[in-house]
Amino acid sequence: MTIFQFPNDFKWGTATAAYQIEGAAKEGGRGPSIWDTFSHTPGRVYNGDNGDVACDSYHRYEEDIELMKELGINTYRFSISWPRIIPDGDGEINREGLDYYHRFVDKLLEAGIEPFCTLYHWDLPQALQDVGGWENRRSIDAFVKFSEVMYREFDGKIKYWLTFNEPWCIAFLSNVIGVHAPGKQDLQAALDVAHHVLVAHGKSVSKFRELGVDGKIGIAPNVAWAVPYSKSEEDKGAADRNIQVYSDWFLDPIYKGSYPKPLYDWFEQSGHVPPIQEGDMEAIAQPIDHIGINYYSMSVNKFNPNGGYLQMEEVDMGLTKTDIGWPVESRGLYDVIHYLQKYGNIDIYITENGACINDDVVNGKVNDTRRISYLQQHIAQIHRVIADGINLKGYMAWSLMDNFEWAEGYRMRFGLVHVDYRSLKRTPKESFYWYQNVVKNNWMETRK
Ligand SMILES: CCOCCOc1ccc(-c2cn(C[C@@H]3NC[C@@H](O)[C@H]3O)nn2)cc1
Repeated sequence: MTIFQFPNDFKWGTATAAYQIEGAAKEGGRGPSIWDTFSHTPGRVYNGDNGDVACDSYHRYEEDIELMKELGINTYRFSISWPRIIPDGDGEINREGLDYYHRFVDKLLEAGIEPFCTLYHWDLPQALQDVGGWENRRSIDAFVKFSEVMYREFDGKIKYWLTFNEPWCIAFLSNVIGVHAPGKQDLQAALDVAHHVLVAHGKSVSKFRELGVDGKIGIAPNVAWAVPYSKSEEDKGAADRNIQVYSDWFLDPIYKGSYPKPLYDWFEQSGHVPPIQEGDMEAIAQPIDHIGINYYSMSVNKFNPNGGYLQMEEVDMGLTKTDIGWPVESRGLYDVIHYLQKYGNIDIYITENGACINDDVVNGKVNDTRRISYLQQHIAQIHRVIADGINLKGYMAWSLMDNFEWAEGYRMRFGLVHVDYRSLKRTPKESFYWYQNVVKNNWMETRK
């Protein structure tokens, strides 16, 4: 048996996001977001699923917090629905929206659970999209205004902040691959969005510092780890581009004040460059306190001239896959965290890691042993990283409960808690009780 002991101050948590769990899409003064529009557009989301009700956490958050208390976690990562706070994006403030999050955060604090708040988890107010969304620099000031409202309102209650979740998804998944809102396939649009999100991040961090908020702030890139299919320069280049587009494209401007040259040159050769204006790179490069890392899987990459904007294809190496089709390979988590040490021994939180395992309730139980196996492998890698002296400060499993998995709708389940979407009944899965034990002990044991 092997025991993996974690530091005394290690943060154990779970993560969710507003549009994926809240529901109450037209309640409490909330305005529409791009995901309301996208999910109600035929063909965009599996089965025509949408976030109108989701897990109904807007009304059931006290029940959710009881589940968190039972799980024993000390940290909970959630996101703010911008259109609940400023329904048209940069106009009037909706007091009812702020009051909802005060009730929620107060309940978390009462339960002894640290709020870990993501300001932007993809639900841009539709009114801003109507005038270009993140392609329009107006969204930069709109985001800074929204974040300032939140900083002033929750200073003293929320001490851990993230500006943006998964900027690669916001920019490239949503504007080149096109499977997330607003669903464009335009590389220049993606570079514009990525740049404006970065400027908005930097200006919001400056506002956070200017207000003297009692807390720490960062950003949460989802990171890819990839290895080349062969030793050829072409395959190596493909793997490098895949890694860089998720992490370096965003972290180089923040930590180094410039875009990564290899990938910048790659995009430039096709006539596309970020729309940099005077002062932008300085605005982006504000010092931050931590980064959140979202890791799910890694890939083996081959050069393919017809392989999209990176001319890259992922090769199926026959590994075990989760039910969403992602290979289970935990060594990528270890490798990518070491890769990120080039930015210094920065404070890192695993703000998302989990498995899509679609087991259902049978005789009142969900025997999701494959999720337990996935979590065990990845938490073991976290222990290795800490043993290497890296400042890995916490782990938040994605997700507390099954929820709206974007274009996949409700068919893909990532939760430690099963949700019956007809009755909204929550059922802790076997993985919930396994994770509960890890959290309680602050160590994990494996059979061998
Ligand atoms: C036809 C090509 O199709 C490409 C699809 O490409 C992707 C890539 C990545 C994802 C993805 C989804 N998640 C989980 C979420 N992270 C944030 C949280 O909200 C979770 O729900 N992470 N990455 C989806 C789709």
